[in-house]
Amino acid sequence: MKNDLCHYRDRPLAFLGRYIRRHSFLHGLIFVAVLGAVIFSVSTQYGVKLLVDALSSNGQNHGPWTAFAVLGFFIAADNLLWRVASWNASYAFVSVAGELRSELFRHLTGHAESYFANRMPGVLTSRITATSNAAFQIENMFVWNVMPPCVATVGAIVFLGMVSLQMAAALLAIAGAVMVLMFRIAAAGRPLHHAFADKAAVVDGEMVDVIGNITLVRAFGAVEREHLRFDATVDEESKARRRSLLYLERLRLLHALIVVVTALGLLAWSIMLWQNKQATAGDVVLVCTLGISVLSATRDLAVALVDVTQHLARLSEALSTLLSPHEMREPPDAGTLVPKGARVTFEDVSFSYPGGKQVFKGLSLDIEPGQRVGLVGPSGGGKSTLVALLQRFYHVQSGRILIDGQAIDGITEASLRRTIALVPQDTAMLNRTLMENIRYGRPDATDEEVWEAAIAARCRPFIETLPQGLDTVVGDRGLNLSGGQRQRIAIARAFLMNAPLLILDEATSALDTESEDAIREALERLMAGRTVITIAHRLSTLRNFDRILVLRSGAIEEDGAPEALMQREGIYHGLVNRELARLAEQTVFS
Ligand SMILES: Nc1ncnc2c1ncn2[C@@H]1O[C@H](COP(=O)(O)OP(=O)(O)OP(=O)(O)O)[C@@H](O)[C@H]1O
Repeated sequence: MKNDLCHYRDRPLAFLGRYIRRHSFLHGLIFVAVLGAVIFSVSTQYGVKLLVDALSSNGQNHGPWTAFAVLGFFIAADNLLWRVASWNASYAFVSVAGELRSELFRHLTGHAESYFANRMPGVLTSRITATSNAAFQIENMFVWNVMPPCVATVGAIVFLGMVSLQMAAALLAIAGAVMVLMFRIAAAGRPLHHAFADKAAVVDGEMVDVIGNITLVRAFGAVEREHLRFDATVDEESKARRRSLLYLERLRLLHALIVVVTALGLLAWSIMLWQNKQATAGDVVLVCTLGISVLSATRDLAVALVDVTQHLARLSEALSTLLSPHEMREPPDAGTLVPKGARVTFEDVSFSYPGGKQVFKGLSLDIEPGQRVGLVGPSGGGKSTLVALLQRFYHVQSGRILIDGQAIDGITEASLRRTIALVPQDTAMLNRTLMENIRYGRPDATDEEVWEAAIAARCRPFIETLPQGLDTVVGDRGLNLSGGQRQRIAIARAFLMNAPLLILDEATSALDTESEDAIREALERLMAGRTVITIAHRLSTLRNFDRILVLRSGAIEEDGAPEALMQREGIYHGLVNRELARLAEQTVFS
């Protein structure tokens, strides 16, 4: 199920068919009901002809009442069958749109970090919504707007054939020619509809980007600038939408002219037949009503086909972005990682970012179980990359990364994630309750276990001051909490996970002393008995560590215990002295 959606990347109709097949019975029922409804609807007009003929033969016999009964049956069947179709459509079409949306979301979340880094979240989410809406519209348009005129045209031509074969043949030829013409013109407008779909997605993306970064926007006094930029984006979208709509209007105008000329021609023809006694009054009524309904049907059909084309364009455009293959594929025979203390080994690892420069060349490293390792070094040295590779966010080009002797490339995603607990630099939180956020580390944890983890992470003091305690909703990205509180929640989450390997990306922002102390104490407890890799921004936190790795330009320049590195007077020594000097300066000024 995971990756097979990619096959549909360039096949929007097949993609839709995948979901329609899952509800084939309901779709079949809708199809039959619409078919029947349209046939009865066309027959209604034939019933009117019967009634007119019966009435114009002076009503001597039961003719009018027979025609009434027939007409009544047609009207009832027509109306009831439509309801059968639309009732079932409320189940079938809604299910298709919902399932499709869920599976696209599932596929989207399977992409690697790099995929998201290069795309705006708003654009992606609006594409999923657009795809689901397009699928819903295509189904609706096909059943309510494409199929009925097609069936009605065939039915009308059959009935017209009863009045005059030449007239039926002429109508068939005209209706066919109009359809082909309309469709060709409609299809030629596809790039315009594509362009509109693109621009609409950009508008959504811009909005999400600005709202998501509103603090930044305000801080730099850029609100007005963003308004102007947004106006320009909306203007682009409006122009694209107008071009798309006007194209459709030109098509409709052309069609209207054809309908007027043809309907009047047919009517005049049938009146001439009536004058020559070759047609009854009922026949003239039939030609008039059927002729106009067939020609209007071709307009509805042409417009519906244009709409379907437009929706298909939107669908295919969205699928081509959303259904790109996952960058990180789990091997089919992936084994389960069974951690035994969490020894981490890098064996001759070389890595470049996709399309980027090389970060590591032949990096080798062995971290013993239970060892606490601090990664330090200048910005861009490769600390975050090393940690990202260990979490398998990217594939290495050569060499291997192993946890407890098992290469991470050959293990399941789930077992890898269970082995590694992460306390990130920017504590990410979902806009849910504290309880749910902490439980994210282990969904099956009981409320008591969540509380224990919260207490261990020194969260109790502030949770007790919150009106709803652990049931407090944290706000968008946890913004209702302070930075220090968010970090402690992240520590609680890691506690609950109880993974043998811990990755800490130390926060750069300074916290007040009380928060700092609470976090340091919580981390001390969390680190006990685990292998720890920390990206350290403040070297003071590394005093109790077993080992420091100094990374510069992707190479390990220094490797040893903190005291040993201090004595060597190398890079680490320099960094510590610089930090001490900075701290001393701060003390003087404060
Ligand atoms: N997603 C990416 N795509 C391409 N290149 C990247 C990407 N992320 C990092 N790099 C590059 O890889 C190199 C190593 O970056 P990395 O983020 O690992 O360094 P770092 O030591 O963690 O730096 P910092 O302390 O500033 O976080 C840098 O030259 C950086 O520009």
